[in-house]
Amino acid sequence: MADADLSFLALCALLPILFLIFLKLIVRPRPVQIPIKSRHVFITGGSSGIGLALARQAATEGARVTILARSLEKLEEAKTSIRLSTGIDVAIVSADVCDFDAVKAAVESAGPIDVLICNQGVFVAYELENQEMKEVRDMIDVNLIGTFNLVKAALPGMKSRSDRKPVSIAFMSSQAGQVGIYGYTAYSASKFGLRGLAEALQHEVIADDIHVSLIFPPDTDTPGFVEENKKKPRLTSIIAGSSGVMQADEVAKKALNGIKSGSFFVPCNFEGFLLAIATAGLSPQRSYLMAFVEVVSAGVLRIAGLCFQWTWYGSIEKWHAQKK
Ligand SMILES: NC(=O)C1=CN([C@@H]2O[C@H](COP(=O)(O)OP(=O)(O)OC[C@H]3O[C@@H](n4cnc5c(N)ncnc54)[C@H](OP(=O)(O)O)[C@@H]3O)[C@@H](O)[C@H]2O)C=CC1
Ligand SMILES: CCCCCCCCCCCCCCCC(=O)[C@@H](N)CO
Repeated sequence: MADADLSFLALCALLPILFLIFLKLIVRPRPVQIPIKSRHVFITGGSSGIGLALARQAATEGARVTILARSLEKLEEAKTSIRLSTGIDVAIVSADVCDFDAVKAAVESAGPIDVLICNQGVFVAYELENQEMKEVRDMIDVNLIGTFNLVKAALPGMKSRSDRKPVSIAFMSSQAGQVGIYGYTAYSASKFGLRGLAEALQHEVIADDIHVSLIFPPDTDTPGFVEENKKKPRLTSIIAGSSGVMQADEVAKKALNGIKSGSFFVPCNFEGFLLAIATAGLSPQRSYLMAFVEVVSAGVLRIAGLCFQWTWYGSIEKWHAQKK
């Protein structure tokens, strides 16, 4: 009897170990490290908020940094603020990401890129019924089409680079790019679009040692967020509040670490970690440990997701009841 118990215990211990070994053998793409020291990091939307924090962080870590945005004045201000806080000079380039020719010229003037961070973004939260089609188009154009323009412009140079070290293309999504949220129809659509782009692009560029990352911040205290809050529907704030508010510097740190470790999904807080597992789907996964966590917690996290929807629909129902 004792022998049977022992062999049962041994089997219980062996199965997860065998499963981990199996995952280690099959996870793709293979693990990678992407150094940024002395390499060229090109950050769009780098004159404000998360982009500015990323530029400062990358410069501090020894990268050569270029930031792109439209307003030259804001770019100059960002450059000065980075110089004052770090003593390092970043390069600036003005272009609208919606204009392919301007983006191509900007990318060419900046020189070969090792890490492209497509971070520019616009967001105006409204119920679709109250949102102008111009705002809808703007979010799709800047957040999604603008990102296509950047990748199309930068890819040839990244593929033909002379040093054969691994390079990265990173996209700034949002937790609203993992789950649709009240007030974010257009914004969520633009950010969900980035996921399709990222997954398909990773298939296409893996042979060139180019690694794609998708970053998913929660609400983050930035000039854009302050502007958004002036007219955001109350329900949007309540639902997004499930994940709290982060500082731009914290998001930048998580984002850069995710990029350097070649992670495909880069969550920024604990709720983001849960969301990444709950929405893993068929996304690429380099880490066998994360793959293991995804498999064993899938059922429980589906239940957690259903509970979140239950509370969100509760808030929506309450809101409508009060309005009547
Ligand atoms: N703040 C938040 O709560 C969250 C933000 N995000 C995402 O993070 C990214 C950065 O957000 P955040 O730092 O808050 O934004 P900010 O509004 O603070 O900064 C936006 C940056 O993008 C630039 N930009 C905007 N439109 C264009 C354009 N057409 N061409 C080139 N550059 C442009 C702006 O410069 P200029 O206007 O001069 O062009 C600015 O540098 C966005 O993609 C956003 O969706 C994700 C989750 C949460
Ligand atoms: C299964 C486990 C679930 C875990 C919790 C889920 C919490 C979801 C909260 C979503 C928050 C969305 C914020 C969008 C921020 C943003 O992008 C805007 N500020 C515009 O920039």
